[in-house]
Amino acid sequence: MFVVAAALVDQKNNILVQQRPEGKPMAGLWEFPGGKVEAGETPEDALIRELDEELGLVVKTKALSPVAFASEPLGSKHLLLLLYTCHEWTGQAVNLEAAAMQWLPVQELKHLDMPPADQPLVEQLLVAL
Ligand SMILES: Nc1nc2c([nH]c(=O)n2[C@@H]2O[C@H](COP(=O)(O)OP(=O)(O)OP(=O)(O)O)[C@@H](O)[C@H]2O)c(=O)[nH]1
Repeated sequence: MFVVAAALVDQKNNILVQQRPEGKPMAGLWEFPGGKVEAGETPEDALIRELDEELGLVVKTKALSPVAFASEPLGSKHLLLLLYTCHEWTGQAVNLEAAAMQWLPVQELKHLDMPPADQPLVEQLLVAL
């Protein structure tokens, strides 16, 4: 399973995280916006689509920088999660799909309840930002 996600970094160096809604696997955990890459999409196209669907943001391909990946078993599947950073977008993030959304300094992400794949990604983000 190929999943792409973005660490959106604002001008105060805060990162956007979203809370998974009730009724979904891992409900209540905090994660980076993103989702599955669909057939025929490049990873960047998929991430641009997800950021529009989930937050109403318009992002250009050149604003996405690969920063880290995670490779983890997930139930009966295997998750390959590609994380990008993004400092530039058009529009203001509105929470359209998640249970909640917040902007946090990267150091605070370490204290959040996140899916297992995200914990090493946060460590890599700390080094990269
Ligand atoms: N967007 C996102 N997904 C993540 C992260 N970490 C992580 O393990 N995932 C997993 O990657 C998958 C993302 O796919 P998705 O967002 O399209 O899937 P979903 O379960 O929310 O909904 P769906 O299957 O009904 O579309 C989920 O299984 C999710 O739990 C993360 O930081 N961001």
